[in-house]
Formats: sequence, structure tokens, C-alpha cells
Amino acid sequence: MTRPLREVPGPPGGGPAHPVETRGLTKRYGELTAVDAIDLTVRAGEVYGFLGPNGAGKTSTLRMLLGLVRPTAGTVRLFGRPPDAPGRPPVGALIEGPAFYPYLSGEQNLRVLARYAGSPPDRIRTVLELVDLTGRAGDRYATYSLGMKQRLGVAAALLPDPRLLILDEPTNGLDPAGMADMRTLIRRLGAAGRTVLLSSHLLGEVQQICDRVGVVARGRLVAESTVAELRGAASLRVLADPLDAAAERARALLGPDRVRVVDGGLDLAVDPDRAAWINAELVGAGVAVRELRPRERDLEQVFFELTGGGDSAVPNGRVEADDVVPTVG
Ligand SMILES: Nc1ncnc2c1ncn2[C@@H]1O[C@H](COP(=O)(O)OP(=O)(O)OP(=O)(O)O)[C@@H](O)[C@H]1O
Repeated sequence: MTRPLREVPGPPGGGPAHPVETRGLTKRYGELTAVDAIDLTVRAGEVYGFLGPNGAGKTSTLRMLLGLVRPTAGTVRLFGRPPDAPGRPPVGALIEGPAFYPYLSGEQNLRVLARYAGSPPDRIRTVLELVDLTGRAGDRYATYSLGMKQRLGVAAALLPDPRLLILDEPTNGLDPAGMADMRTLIRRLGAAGRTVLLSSHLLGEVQQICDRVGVVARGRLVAESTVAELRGAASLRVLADPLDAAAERARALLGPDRVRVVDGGLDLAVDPDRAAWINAELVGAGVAVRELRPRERDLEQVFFELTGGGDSAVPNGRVEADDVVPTVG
């Protein structure tokens, strides 16, 4: 069944349209629903992380945003217009490793692309500086490290001076130093007022770079929020004596569902801003409070819960899907 197309409304208050808005965006490949009715909103000036395990539908979504793949259903708007609309603000993308000539230098490669795209020649110096490749611009592409190749790809995406930059797994395959360079670069590009949308399957990476995150699992957007919201801080850890009396008083105050006895202390499902009140109440009940601190949820656990537990998260934050469940819409 095909969803009816819905118009994407502008932001509340009628301001300028968001850089990216999709509504009901869907892509099916035969029986497989790779992207399942995704409503994505990327706001101006933010670095947005599109996070999900391999095969979750990230690349398919980004390709639809860029008009490289036709959606099965739903709408895409970039700055309020369809992806192929003439006259919309420029968008830069690094979605599959760009094809560079190995025997040309980085600068020569950019020159070829700039000529093809109609970018002014003086833009080449600027983008080389932006990605920190000025010193190696004259060296042949074939001699570049993977990280430098990837940064040259970003430089190419920056040629049209885009207001929106879309990067598909920009740190994929890079060594730790290359990843760190890429993170620094993305943060710098984001800080310059550009909107950046990047996809990743690395939790730790998105956490370090992004203002907001959309979590995608099996083609569905299962959460969209800031990293802090996603993780939540709605829990207080309390160490107190005697523990039984503390638990009893806490249950009376908060209700039994909000109190768990874990590892010789209490986990209270309560806003950490209420710590002083909890402390006063426990002390008033004759309990000695040794420690009282906010406890953040472990982001990996959150991710595991959101993605339905069918995906495995390993300690470095790498998340792999063991399968993609085909759904028929
Ligand atoms: N052209 C295609 N034809 C058939 N199936 C496809 C096609 N492109 C993608 N798929 C399938 O759609 C699902 C989503 O793929 P997609 O590449 O969008 O996911 P992803 O989240 O970007 O993962 P990865 O990081 O592994 O590329 C996968 O099961 C993939 O095999």
C-alpha cells in the first residue's frame, strides 16, 4: 500500500524553510522496505547525525534527499523545495567515495571538478584550506592517506559553497587519527553556520560531533533528539544507611515503580534537580545519606533498546545489524 503524499509544512512561525524535511519518505526494493515512512527534520546551522546500524537505510535515505534515487512514497524538501528544483541554495554531498584521478594532484582534481560544476577557480584554494590540505595540494592523489582522500572528497563537496553538506559515513574506514581529523573538520564546518547532515553507525562519533541525532533502525526513524535527551538524566543514584529505610521512604515519596535497589544503593527515577528535596526527606526519616548524584543512562543501552535489541552493540560503540527484517507497507 502506498502512503498518500503529504506536503511538508514550513517551520512554525513561517520562518525560512528547514534545510531538510522529509515526510513519509519510503523506499522499497522489491519486497524489502529499506526506508519506512521517515519524517526527518534538519534545522539550519545544526550538525545532525543520522545514526543506525549497517543496512538500516541511511544511504538510501541520503540518496533520496539528493534526488539520486526516486522515493517509493513520501516527500523530500531541501530549503522548502524538491531536490531537483532549480534555484534552491547549493547542497554539497559526499555519498560514495568520489572518483578522483590517481595521477593528478589533489588541486588538479578539484580544478577538473570545479570546471565541470562551474565553481570559480579561486574557490579551490579556499576549500583546500578548509579541509587542511593546502600543504599537500600539489601531491598526486595516489600518494594520499585514506583520511586525506576523504578530506579531499569533503573539499569537492564544498566547491559550490553549500549551505547544506550531506556526508555519508565520513569516517568509515579511517584510522583513529584520520577519524579525529574528520571530526574536527566537521565541527569546524558546522561552527561556520553551515548545516551538516552526516550518517554513521558509530555511536561515539555522533555523540562527539552532533547537535541532534536521528536514530534509524530497519528503515524506521525510532528517535530524534539531542544526544543529552536521548541519553536522558532522569535518574538519581543514592547511597544511604540503612538502605531498607531509605528505600521505604523513597517509595512513599515517589511511588514504588520509581525506586529500584541496585548494587547496594537506590536508583530513583526522578529529575536530578530534585536531589536536595530527596536528601532532606531521607535525612528527615532518620536515614544517613552518603552519596546522591545524577546518573545518566548509558547511550549504548539506549541505542540497543531503540533499535529493538536485534542489533548488537560492541564496546567501542560500533553497531552492526545482524539482519534487516523486510516489512511490507
Ligand atoms: N539498489 C538496491 N537494491 C536492492 N536492495 C538495496 C539497494 N540498495 C540498498 N538495498 C538494501 O536496502 C537496505 C538498506 O540499505 P542502505 O545502504 O540504505 O543502508 P545503510 O544504513 O546505509 O547501511 P550501510 O551503511 O551498510 O550502507 C539494505 O538491506 C540493502 O541491502
